[in-house]
Formats: sequence, C-alpha cells, structure tokens
Amino acid sequence: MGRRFGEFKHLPISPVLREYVLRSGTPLDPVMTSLVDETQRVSELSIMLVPEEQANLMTLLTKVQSAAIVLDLGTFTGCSALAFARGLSTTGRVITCDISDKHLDVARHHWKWAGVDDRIDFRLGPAGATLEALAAEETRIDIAFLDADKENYGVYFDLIEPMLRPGGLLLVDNALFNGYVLAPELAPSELIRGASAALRDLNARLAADDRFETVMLPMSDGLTIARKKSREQE
Ligand SMILES: C[S@@+](CC[C@H](N)C(=O)[O-])C[C@H]1O[C@@H](n2cnc3c(N)ncnc32)[C@H](O)[C@@H]1O
Repeated sequence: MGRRFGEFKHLPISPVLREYVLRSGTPLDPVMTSLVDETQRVSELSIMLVPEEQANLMTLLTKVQSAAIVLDLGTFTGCSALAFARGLSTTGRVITCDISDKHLDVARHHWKWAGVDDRIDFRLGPAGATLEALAAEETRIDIAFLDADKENYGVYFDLIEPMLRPGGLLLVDNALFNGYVLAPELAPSELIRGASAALRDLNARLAADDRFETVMLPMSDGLTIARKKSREQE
C-alpha cells in the first residue's frame, strides 16, 4: 500500500511539545486551576480529569454548536460539566450524571464560583437509567460526552443516538485507551480488557456508521468527535 495522505505530517507529542501546545492555547482560569488542584487533593484518581486542552475544546465546541442541551456522562469532580456549561448561553443546560456523589461538593463549589451552577443538572445514578429517564422526557441533545464506564459505551451510544439532534455531536473520551484498542487481549486486567474491547467496538461502529461523520483526534488518550448528519446530508 502506498503512503497514506498526511502521514508525513504526523508528529509524536513529547512532554516538552505538549507544554508548548498548552502554552499556545488559552490558559486555565483560576476556577479550573483550583478544580484541578482540589481534585488532586481529594482523589487518587485525578488522572480521570479531562486534560485542560480538551476542556478548552469542549467549551469551544459547545459555543460553535450553539448547544442548548449537553449530556455529560461521568461527573467526577465536575471538570467536563464546567467546561460545557461555560460554552452555554444562560438558558442552556448540562445534564451530568454519576453513579457516585462522593465529589459533588467539590464540583458544586467550582460550578458556583464560575457562575454556572444554575446551568448544571446533576443526576445521581447509573448512566443507563439516566439515559432511559431522558428518553422518557423526550430530551433532545446537542452534544453528548461519554466519559463514564467504558465497557457500556456501545449501550450508551444506542440509547443516545435517537435523542441526538441532526447536526449534534457525540464525543467519546479515551478512544485510544492507552493504545489497548489495538489489542485488548494484551491489557493487564479483566476490567481494562473489557473496556478496551468496548472502545474498539464503538470506534469501529462509528467509523462504519454512515449516519455520522466521524473524526478521532489523537489528543491526550484519544477523543472521537462524531457528528450526526442532518437529513439532507444522508
Ligand atoms: C473518567 S471519570 C469522569 C471525569 C469527568 N468527566 C471529568 O471531566 O472530570 C468517570 C466517572 O464515571 C463514573 N461512573 C462509573 N460508572 C458509572 C455508571 N455506570 N454510571 C454513571 N457514572 C459512572 C465514576 O464514578 C467516575 O466519576
């Protein structure tokens, strides 16, 4: 096979280059900086936070989409919900859900500080049940972000797709899952093997689904952006 178009432009991102990438984007403001610091203080799992360049991208996409309803699966300490809420108009809503409210106080403190707490609707419970409730409420979603339990991403996609408006965006976090999507069987634990296989399956489904235009960005641990085509484009 010949050289693929664009291959010569591929540049591995070293830590020094990533620092440069971060310095070249809008810096984190004091609220987001505090949220990251506080998450590192209260949780050993602060690695679960979306990285800062991704948070900035999510705010930007919310603005570009003129989104009114954003669905955020996996609240944790509230970083992704905050990033989306900042892109909304005052009437917009982020519906964010988590199976745990252990870190909700950290999240709410920072949402309030940023002045967006009235735009964020936190729902406690498993993502599947939240999605079923949203379907019953006939919710129309402009952006959906998958960042909860990876092994159920395929199920979540099937539940979200009918609610996603034409032109709406599905964002899938950890699309590369530390590279294990290439060979889930090499992952070091049952949990990571299951998650990697689920991500690999969803990545393949999205790439083959002609209802969507899909781009996987190799930023951080991989972020897929899939836009649901409008009827005229199908
Ligand atoms: C990667 S973290 C989310 C990070 C968050 N989006 C952020 O930007 O900081 C994943 C979260 O999903 C939650 N979670 C795990 N299984 C879940 C489920 N079945 N339903 C809802 N949330 C779940 C976990 O409690 C955890 O807080």
